[in-house]
Amino acid sequence: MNINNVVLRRMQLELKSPFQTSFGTQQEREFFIVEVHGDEHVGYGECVVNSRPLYNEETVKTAWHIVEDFLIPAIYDKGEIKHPDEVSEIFKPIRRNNMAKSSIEGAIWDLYAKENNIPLAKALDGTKTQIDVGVSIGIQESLNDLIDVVEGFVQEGYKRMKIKIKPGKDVYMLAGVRKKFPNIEIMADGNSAYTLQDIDIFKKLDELNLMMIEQPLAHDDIIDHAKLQPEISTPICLDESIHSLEDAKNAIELGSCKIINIKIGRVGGLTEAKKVHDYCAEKGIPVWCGGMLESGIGRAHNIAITSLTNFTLPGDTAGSSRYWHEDIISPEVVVNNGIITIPESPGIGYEPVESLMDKYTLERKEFLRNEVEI
Ligand SMILES: O=C(O)CCC(=O)C1=CC=C[C@@H](O)[C@@H]1C(=O)O
Ligand SMILES: [Mg+2]
Repeated sequence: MNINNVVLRRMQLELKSPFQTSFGTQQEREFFIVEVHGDEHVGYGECVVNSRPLYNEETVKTAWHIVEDFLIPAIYDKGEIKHPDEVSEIFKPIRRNNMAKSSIEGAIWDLYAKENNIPLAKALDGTKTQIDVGVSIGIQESLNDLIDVVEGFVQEGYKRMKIKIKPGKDVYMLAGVRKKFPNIEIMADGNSAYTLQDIDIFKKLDELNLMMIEQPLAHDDIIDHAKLQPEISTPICLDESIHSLEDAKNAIELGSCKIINIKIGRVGGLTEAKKVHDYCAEKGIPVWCGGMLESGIGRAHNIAITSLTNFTLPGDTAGSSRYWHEDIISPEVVVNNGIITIPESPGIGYEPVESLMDKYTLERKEFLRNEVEI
């Protein structure tokens, strides 16, 4: 692959409705897109980072800085890249900054798949043709509001409801939803808002037949999760704690979780995500693909990785219309009865629409190969 130019676009989309988690409420989604221009094709990646360092330590500004000042020069310095698996090796000397790394690595995977005229899912060795889809529901003001939102998504056919919780908005809300919908798949996401002192809350949640409880304890913890897991029969799923294959190995070894949420950006890219997937498959740990309120471009990468066999649980890859009045890709991501059909066209399989990309771009910068200092 010859990479001749890299273009960064800082963009902002407005969510249809505010998204509330234990760390705040979001109405706008600021992010950036990376385009890598080859000889004939353009590969697209999304930096799924947030404006504020609340989910992880990166922000749109820090990630842009890392991509501009370190990652693009490192790619140009390498010369020709034959396979996208090389990218994580090139980035290895640079510590963490996983969402920054993942944005450019994802674009290179897309370019690779396009140059080889195969879907990204196939380039990743994915074999599924359809994937099951769940939806992530932010914290609602009241139980009635939550029941209404869940009802809407049940009607749309989503395969599982992930409900965000925080202290004061947990057992009562989930018990109410369970009572109203005795037979649907429900899970909770604590986004690190609890400690082991909250064991009584977990014991009560344990009675609600939940698929799993996601990241109940600290964002950087695997020790306390390992203490909590034997106390409840509901599987714990780790999200924030897993940044690499190494983290996944340690958590599984310690018994900190029975399920892992793989977010491509959080683990630093598709190559590492595949490694985490493969290791979990070997150990009998099911995985699913988490979302970061992506635009269609990031969503397309999530859909592609979910085609791998051990993504056995529905992911957060909801349809474009769940988030946006208009997405930036064509066609938009459509969910039918809780199922997305993996696209068969080369690369990510959804075409970014130039006019919509321009409409939502706040800042655009080009980095031509022969103009970047390496
Ligand atoms: O993209 C989606 O639909 C998933 C949204 C979601 O649950 C999350 C998005 C961003 C940060 C977190 O709050 C979070 C999560 O923890 O999985
Ligand atoms: Mg989560």
